Order: sequence, then C-alpha cells, then structure tokens
Amino acid sequence: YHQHRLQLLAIRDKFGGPNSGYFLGTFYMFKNKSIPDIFDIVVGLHKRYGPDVAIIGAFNDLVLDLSSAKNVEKVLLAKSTKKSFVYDYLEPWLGTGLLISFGEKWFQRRKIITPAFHFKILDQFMDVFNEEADILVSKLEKHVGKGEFDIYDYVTLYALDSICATSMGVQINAQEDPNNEYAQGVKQMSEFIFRRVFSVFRQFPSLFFLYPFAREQGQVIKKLHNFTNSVIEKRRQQLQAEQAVGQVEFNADEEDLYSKRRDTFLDQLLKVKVDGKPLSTADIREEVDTFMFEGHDTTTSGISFTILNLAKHQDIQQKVFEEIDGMLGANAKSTELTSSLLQDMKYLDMVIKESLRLVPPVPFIGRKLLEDMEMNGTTIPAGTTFSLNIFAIHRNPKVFPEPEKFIPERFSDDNDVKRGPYDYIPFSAGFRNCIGQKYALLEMKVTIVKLLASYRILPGETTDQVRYKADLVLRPTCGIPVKLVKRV
Ligand code: HEM
Repeated sequence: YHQHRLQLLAIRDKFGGPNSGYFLGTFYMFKNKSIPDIFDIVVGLHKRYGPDVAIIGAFNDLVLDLSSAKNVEKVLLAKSTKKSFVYDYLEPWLGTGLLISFGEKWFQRRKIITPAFHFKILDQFMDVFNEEADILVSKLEKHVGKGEFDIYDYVTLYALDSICATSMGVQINAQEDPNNEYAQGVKQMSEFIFRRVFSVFRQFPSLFFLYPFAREQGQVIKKLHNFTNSVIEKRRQQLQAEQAVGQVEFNADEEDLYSKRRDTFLDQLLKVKVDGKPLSTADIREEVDTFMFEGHDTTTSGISFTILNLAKHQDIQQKVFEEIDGMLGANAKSTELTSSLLQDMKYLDMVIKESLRLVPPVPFIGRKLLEDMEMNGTTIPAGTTFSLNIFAIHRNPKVFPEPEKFIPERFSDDNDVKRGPYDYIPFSAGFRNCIGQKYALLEMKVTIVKLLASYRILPGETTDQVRYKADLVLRPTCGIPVKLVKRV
C-alpha cells in the first residue's frame, strides 16, 4: 500500500493536485458538503492546480481530472480504455447498452443503431418535435403574467414524450402527467449514483448492500424497467398489427439497415438479426433504457439552461426573437419548423452552442485505463481513472476569453480566437462521441423557437440563485425559475 502511495504521489508531482490523507485520501474535501458545494470544489481544483489535476482518493484510488486539450485528446483516442467505475453503477439499470458497452459488443451495437439517427430519419422527427413543443407551449400558458415558476419539470416531460414518440414510435403523453413515474425514477437514480461516487467506500462494490438506499434503488430500477418494458411491448404489438395488414417487412438483415430509412430506433432493434438470430428481450431493453435516459435527460438540461441564459440576457433573447420574427413573421407561432428553416437561423445556432459551452449537460465523462500510458512525462498505471472535465475544458480563458460570460458571438464565423477540435466538446469526440448530437440540436432549436415565438421569458426573483449540481447530467439545484409574458 505504501509503495503504491509513493508511486501515486510521484505522479501527482507531475500534475499538481490537493493533499491526500494516508487512508481517506481527499475525502476530507467533500465530507458534509452539499451537492452544489461538491461541484464547486471539483471545478475549483482546476483554478488552483491548472488544467490537469491528480486526485488521490481514499485507499490509493487515483483519478486524473483532465481539461487540457492535449491530454483529453490522448484519452479519447486511446483504444486501451473502458468506461470508468461510475458507469458500473449504472449497469443494474442500463445494462451494457451502447453507453456502457465496449469492444466487439459496442462496435456491433453502434453499427446497428447508427442508421436510426441518420439525418433523413431526423427529418421525419420534425413533426413530433413541433407537435410536442406546441403542447409544451400550451401547458405553460397558465403561467403567463403570473409569478416565477420552475420550467425544468415541464421540459423534462416534453423531452420524454419526444424521445418515446421519435425513437420508440410510442406515445406516452408524459406531458399530461406531471407525476410521471419514469421521470421521478430517473431523478432518484441520479441521486443514488452521485452519493456512491462521493462515498468513501466506493472501492468496495460488494458492500453496496450496506448503503441506506440500496433497497430503494432496487425498487426504483424495477419501476424504470417496468416502464421501458411497457414501451417495448406496445411497439411490438403495433408492429405486429401493421404486419398483419401488410405494412411492415419483417426480415431485415444487418446489411439492409443502412439503406432502410423508415424504421425507428426501436423497430430496428426489434427486427435486426445478428448471426441469424434476433436480439434477446434483455438486449433490446438495455438499449431502450439507455436511449430513453440519454435521449431525454441531457436535452432537458440543454434546453433548460438555454432558457435560463436567455432569461438572464434579455438583449440576446431579443436578438433571437428578431431572427425568428424576421424569418417567420406573423406565422411564427404556427409555422411547422423544418430542419432547413432552422439551418438558416444562424444566431440561434450560436446561442445554443454558447449555452452548451457555458453549461454542458454532460459535465464529466469517465474512462478507466486498461494499459499503462505516458502522460506529462510519467507513466500512468493501468487501472487509473480519468475524468474528462468538459465543464473545465469549456472555461479555458485562452480559448474562451471571459469564460464565465454568455457571449454567443464566440461562435460567429468572424471570431478570431482559434479553437482546436478538443477545446469544445459538449458531445465528446472521437469514436465514442454522442450518437444523438444532431437529434439533440434539432430538438433544442425547435423548443427555443416555439417558446420564444409565444413568450418573452423573464428572470424570476430567484433566477440568480440557481447553482449547478452534477450527477450523470448537470442540473440546476432548485429548477429553473422564470416568468412568462405573452407575445402578441
Ligand atoms: C444536449 C444533449 C446531449 C449531450 C450534451 C450529450 C452528450 C454526450 C456525451 C458527452 C457523450 C459521451 C459519453 C461518454 O463518453 O461517456 C454522449 C454519448 C452518448 N449519447 Fe449523448 N448527449 C446528448 C443527447 C443525446 C441524445 C438526444 C441521445 C439519444 C437520442 C444520446 C445518446 C447517447 C449515447 C447512446 C451515447 C453513447 C455513445 C457511444 O458510446 O457509442 N445523447 N452524449
């Protein structure tokens, strides 16, 4: 243990990092701290120690928290990594779906699923985004002219409806049900995972049963799985009914997937044959669980924080509105938005990009090193955890001067501060990048255009008090408080 510690201390000398106790490591920094305080502490380490920080956690657990473009690139391109321990905590819920799997399994699944996010398919999703965003706008009507309210939960249900209708082909009408069990369950799971990550016993997964929420987690996962099972079953029945009247081809083989354009993500999973065999129900469920979660929680954060930034910056909101008004005029509220219309909204694009910079919905991603690697002139041993700190990457003052400020013009064509490919990575980069990034951008844009066409969004009394907390996704501590004024 002692020898290992000396090795880790030598590595820390090459990076910089906080003091670490002999057994409990840096636990002292997080003890009795609130969730937003913990987020600030992790981010603050970069201000103190520089872009790459070595944290020696309890029982000699080394985490390299990286934000320099050169080291982030090195890790993202390395073949000898897998996802870090944090993703193991997701496994009882998400199985080894696309987010978590690696090696051959990941490669095969990515190949099967990629066509479901082809831009031609995304075009077909536009009617769903339009329809669901119209419902969102109507649900918000009751807040017009009233006091501040939290818009985050409305956006969550909207995003959940959208992912189910687009990718699963099933309507769940979550927007009609503010107490939706699935959305509640995701919140609870995120919290359990956060508590494990910052627990001193995290190195001992077999002791999980001792955690106070271990039993509750089992029940929550059961609820989440019941929900996704019901979505799969509903779609299976719909397909069978369509097949009975001759509308669906049921023997698509793997090669066909790239030419097929009409199937949803779930249809493809239900129909695909790998080595002549269909995927098992468990295989399908783990992907549906993965996409249902990744496909709504991330975009909810992206949309909500864009709303927050627009509420705080009325001048920028006005410019976005003028762009919408200039293109759609009096029909702004009722126009069916298409991807080509959105493409012409250049300022909106800059606003969304800047919001994903300032508040990246996925603030950290984790990797575990499987083979030794050279970094900062030293050997990093296999088994080390890397945390790629997207939040800190996006606040590099050399690339983003005055990084705390919301300045969409950073993304204009004539901004002359040059960016490298690893300086801005809200969707990660390299072969494990986000498969849903185009989907996410379209959904975010439709929502913002629909909202601004109907309402001016004002800050509430407590808007300035919003702090960040990060579990799997970056979230506001107490929702996104705003006020609405109707546009006439
Ligand atoms: C603003 C919204 C989004 C952001 C910021 C985002 C960000 C990311 C990031 C940073 C990763 C890399 C994770 C890692 O390496 O561990 C990722 C992966 C992934 N994302 Fe997204 N995402 C968003 C929306 C979506 C949507 C809408 C979907 C699905 C419809 C989705 C599905 C996935 C999946 C399945 C992966 C794993 C891909 C793989 O490993 O092959 N994401 N996303």
